[in-house]
Amino acid sequence: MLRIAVPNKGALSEAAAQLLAEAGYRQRRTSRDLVTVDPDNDVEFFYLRPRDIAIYVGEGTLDVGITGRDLLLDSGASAQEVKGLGFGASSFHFAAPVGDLPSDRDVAGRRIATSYPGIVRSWLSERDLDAHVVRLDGAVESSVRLGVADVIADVVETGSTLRQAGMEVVGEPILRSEAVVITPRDGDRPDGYDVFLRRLDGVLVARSYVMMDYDIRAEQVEQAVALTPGIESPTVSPLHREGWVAVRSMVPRDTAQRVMDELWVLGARGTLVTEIAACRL
Ligand SMILES: Nc1ncnc2c1ncn2[C@@H]1O[C@H](COP(=O)(O)OP(=O)(O)OP(=O)(O)O)[C@@H](O)[C@H]1O
Ligand SMILES: O=P(O)(O)OC[C@H]1O[C@H](OP(=O)(O)OP(=O)(O)O)[C@H](O)[C@@H]1O
Ligand SMILES: [Mg+2]
Repeated sequence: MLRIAVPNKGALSEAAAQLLAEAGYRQRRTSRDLVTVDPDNDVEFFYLRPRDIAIYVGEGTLDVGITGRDLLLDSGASAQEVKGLGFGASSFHFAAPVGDLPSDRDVAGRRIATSYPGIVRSWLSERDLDAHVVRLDGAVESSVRLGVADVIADVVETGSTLRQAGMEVVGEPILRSEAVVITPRDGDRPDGYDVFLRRLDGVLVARSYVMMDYDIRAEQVEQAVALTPGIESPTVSPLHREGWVAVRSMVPRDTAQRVMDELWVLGARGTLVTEIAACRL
């Protein structure tokens, strides 16, 4: 049975459960359930703190996990990222009270508060810099005002927490993160692993593409399919109306409106866009 670690709370848990449900897996009934067995798919889900997931997977106790890239790197666990999942996006930054710190290298010699000491220490040692790292569990933005640190290194999503604290990011992002699938660094692929990844891929593709259908004069079809090349190749079928064809193709969701505008100019009519519920490519 494939053993999979899933975030039990926090920023990643809801989206992870949603992804797994869309991939056809049974999910826990209440947020207090620790384990869910899905016998139909021969999979067992363990609901764990996202910060701990890389540890379990790195030890090989669990076969696969969903966690944040930043949490994986911070843990130093012997686990590897195999796939980005496109949710839980954030960046990790140094920040200081507005106007306090000209550049990120000026963190040298200061007290840096963070919940991610592993990432901060690696950043410092890669640059041969030294600083005092103060590990805090959360609400890191308050640490400077309260006098335990001069600078922070923290997750920034919208930036509103920093603004509220009168702080600004300093330098380039230390790291860009999102939710990722992780596996042990060494070891064989367990039974069911390939199917699991294929199912997740199916959901991610279904989310990022739409299905587009339109009718166009046969003379224009080459120009039209250049706009909608699909993933393999578009389907072109004859229409009852003489000289016209119907085209069906997958189109990246975020380009769909622009593609429809361009197809209209080419003379396409009856363009319909529909959701893809699931797919295997
Ligand atoms: N606004 C956000 N705040 C915190 N983490 C976020 C945010 N957006 C995305 N993430 C990502 O979520 C993961 C952290 O999840 P985690 O559950 O540990 O934090 P949390 O949501 O702050 O929960 P808690 O503070 O209750 O521990 C990291 O990978 C982080 O990059
Ligand atoms: O850029 P923003 O959209 O404001 O989001 C980033 C903030 O959200 C998280 O805190 P969280 O709410 O998890 O509280 P915590 O610090 O207690 O973990 C994170 O640690 C930042 O403080
Ligand atoms: Mg938090």
